[in-house]
Amino acid sequence: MRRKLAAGNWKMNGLGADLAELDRLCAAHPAPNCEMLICPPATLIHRAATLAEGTALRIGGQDCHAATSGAHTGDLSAEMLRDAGATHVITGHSERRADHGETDAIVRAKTEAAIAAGLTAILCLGESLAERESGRTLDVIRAQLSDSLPEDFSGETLVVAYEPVWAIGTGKVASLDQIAEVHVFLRSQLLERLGADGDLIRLLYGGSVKAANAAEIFAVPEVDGALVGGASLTAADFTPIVTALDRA
Ligand SMILES: O=C(CO)COP(=O)(O)O
Repeated sequence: MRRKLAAGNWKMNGLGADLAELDRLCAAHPAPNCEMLICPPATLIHRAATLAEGTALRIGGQDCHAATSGAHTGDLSAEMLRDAGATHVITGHSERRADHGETDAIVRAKTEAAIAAGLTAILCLGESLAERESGRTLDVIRAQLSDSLPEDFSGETLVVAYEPVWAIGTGKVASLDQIAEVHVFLRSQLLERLGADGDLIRLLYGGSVKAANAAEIFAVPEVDGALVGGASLTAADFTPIVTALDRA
């Protein structure tokens, strides 16, 4: 049975004062059925993890370097994130692919490093608008998945997040049919690769998820939760999403 996951990606948002949102989130969900995760900026990971101790909230990073240590100014290793209190890390987010030229090979190396450090990797993939409009969505997803999946992974160490680039931060949500098509396809690819264990990998949808559309998205086949950007920044916005997932 896959445990549902409500994950928030704060991106480059959040100062110390915003940790109060996490207190509110923990108070609103003392014992959720789903797993609840916030990935704040790296500067807040340690404080967020300390605050979340003894609660149902888990804290994750938004990126990690593929190497364990070394001359990589400004970068953070997966082990450092874990040392700061993170349990998860996002890899291959489309903003990192676009802003930092991350290729599938780089994403794969980062995902492997995350798992080796004992973190659960949330591997992101998704097509651009041009790719969708030219009918190449499933080809793009197939290639991203096969080229960025690590060598060794399980339902404990890997989550896959489908985030169509054109639906991120745009207010444009993929239709329920579009979400279903890609999630069912991802599941079939994972079953092909892992056999029955492919059923243990959780699949998240990300892209303009909010309180108003969460319940219908969570009812889509093979959707095990969401990776939420803007609507994860405040407890007021994220709480109804966690509640919707708990009820799904
Ligand atoms: O990129 C996302 C989560 O990683 C989605 O962002 P929004 O929910 O703001 O569209």
